[in-house]
Amino acid sequence: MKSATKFKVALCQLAVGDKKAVNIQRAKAAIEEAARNGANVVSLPECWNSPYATTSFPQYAEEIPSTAQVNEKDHPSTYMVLSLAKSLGIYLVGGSIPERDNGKVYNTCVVAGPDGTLLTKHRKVHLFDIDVPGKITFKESDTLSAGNQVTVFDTPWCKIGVGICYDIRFPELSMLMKNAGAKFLMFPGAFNLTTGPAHWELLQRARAVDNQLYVAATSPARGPEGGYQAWGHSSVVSPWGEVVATTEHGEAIVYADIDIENANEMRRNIPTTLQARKDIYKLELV
Ligand SMILES: NC(=O)CC(=O)C(=O)O
Repeated sequence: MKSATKFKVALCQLAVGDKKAVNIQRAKAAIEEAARNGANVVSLPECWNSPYATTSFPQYAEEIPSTAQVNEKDHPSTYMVLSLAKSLGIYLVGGSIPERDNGKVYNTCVVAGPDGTLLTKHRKVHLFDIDVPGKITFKESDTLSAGNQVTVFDTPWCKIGVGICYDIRFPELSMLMKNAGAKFLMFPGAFNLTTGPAHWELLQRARAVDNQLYVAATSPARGPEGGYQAWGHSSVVSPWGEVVATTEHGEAIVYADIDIENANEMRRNIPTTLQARKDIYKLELV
């Protein structure tokens, strides 16, 4: 562990196939490599145990019970995330997996602490329902239900907020995470070949600058022909809006040294939070 404001983050850009057990083993190997290379906080991509397809979500879904109830047979993905976080002593932002609960399926990120407890989970709040004619049509709501919570968790260095993919397009959610104290936002995500080149980096830089914090987004690697084609380009953006680490579309682990003092300095130097005109507008949680 580094100083009070400094730590290393690793984003695992994983190839994802149709065999869940293989996906779990591949994720495990990448997390182990990231920890060996000194990462304190490791992230997996959106939908790392299942193909990103509405028909696959119900098929690959697992329940995500509380820490004490998690077992390898019924909850293999969450079991791997919790047990590895513990054996490696890291914070693990477990990308997302399809979660089954009470007859519904959610797109859910499990966050594990270094003691192996499930610190929190984030259910994708904004479902990816879009239609760009001739380019991409996707309707998560065909098989998924939306979450309804803002998710922020504590680490020794700062509070970290979690959103999933399409959540990054809604500035209010990031602002609420910032208002809850976050200085780092992590978005497992899987943009595509239409929206990726246009918006992936732009949205990360926008959320970083307008909230004066670090942003990281972790994508799957580009998949085989025929399935959903992820944009890749997992990256970390500083509070100043600079891309401090990134990659192309193949399998990779992206590392960045984070210093939360950079967010503090940005907030002191350009004090937009203090200057916000709360007398004419305000953001509130309903
Ligand atoms: N896959 C998503 O949730 C979002 C996405 O690809 C986009 O917003 O573009």
